[in-house]
Amino acid sequence: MYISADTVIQEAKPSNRLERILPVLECQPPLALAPMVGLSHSALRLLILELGGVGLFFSEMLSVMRLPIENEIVSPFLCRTPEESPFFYQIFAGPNQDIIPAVERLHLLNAQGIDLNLGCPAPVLRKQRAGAFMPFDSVRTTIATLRAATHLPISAKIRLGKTLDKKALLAFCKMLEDGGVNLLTVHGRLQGEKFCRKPRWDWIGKVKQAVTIPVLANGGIFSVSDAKKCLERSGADGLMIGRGAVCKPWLFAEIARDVYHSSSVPEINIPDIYFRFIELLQDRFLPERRLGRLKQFTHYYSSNFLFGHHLASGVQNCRTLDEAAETAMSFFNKIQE
Ligand SMILES: Cc1cc2nc3c(=O)[nH]c(=O)nc-3n(C[C@H](O)[C@H](O)[C@H](O)COP(=O)(O)O)c2cc1C
Repeated sequence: MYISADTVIQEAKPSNRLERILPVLECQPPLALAPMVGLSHSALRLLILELGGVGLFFSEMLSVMRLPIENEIVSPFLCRTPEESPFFYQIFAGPNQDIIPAVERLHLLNAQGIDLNLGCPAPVLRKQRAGAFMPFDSVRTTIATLRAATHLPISAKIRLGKTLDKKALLAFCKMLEDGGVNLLTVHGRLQGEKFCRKPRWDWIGKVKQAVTIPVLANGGIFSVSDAKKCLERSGADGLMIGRGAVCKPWLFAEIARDVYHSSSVPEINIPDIYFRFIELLQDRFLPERRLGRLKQFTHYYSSNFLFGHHLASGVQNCRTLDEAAETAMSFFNKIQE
């Protein structure tokens, strides 16, 4: 999948055109790690990179108000190594929030793209009228401001809308495309739908047919078979995977091998991968930032075991990272007995 910067050339302000080197991202294989608060951080990205198969990263959502003042050396939201590329930072903004300082910061952070969160229905976004709650006209204005402020590819991540309404959904997507968005990710659920509901991959297909920019399909991909079905039903250009990649950080490698014939899968040892993740947390984060992230990861990773809830609750009750590692070790020893 190529995320072309052609549209950027047409849309950028004339004064900026010549000064900017326009990047053309080659995202191969077209498999992206989803933005997930508390999960899509440097340690998980490095773990996934070691296992292979991933083509594109998205940060967890970042407030445009906080971004300019975050310290990228210690901030768990911003810290990132050069290998974690290509990399889109995801931002969210309310209608009256100034996005320019955040965009300038992302240029300094060597972003390869900027993603606007237009799909998240979390209460914290409702208050700010951001994410899924951003009014149509504010979305249009924000995209225009973003387009004028950056030479980088812009992507948008959406859900299917408040209700199933094909006309409204396609009008929204066309507005994004016409406004200069270069890549669209569609999470195949309605705004109010919980994750337990099956995603509507066929509805992602309706969007794919209506726009000319690349579309990533998102939602409910936990296996190679899910990936194949989703691609078949949506006709999408690629996939964005969230929880499935936390449960199985090697899932990208499996999909890359079986669908895109572009990668091999290393030997998978589930306990070793868990301890490698702990090492990466230690490498990447300040001590006080590690345990919470391990607990969140374990919540999903424990699904690899029949009695994984013992691992999840055991780690949940730990007060230190060492205690959590010991708890995990005794769980792994027990299941091997
Ligand atoms: C813990 C968690 C945090 C999330 N945070 C974000 C976020 O910051 N931005 C966003 O656009 N979506 C966020 N999402 C939604 C995911 O990006 C994705 O759309 C959703 O999980 C469905 O994909 P999946 O079935 O592959 O997990 C989050 C999901 C989870 C489970």
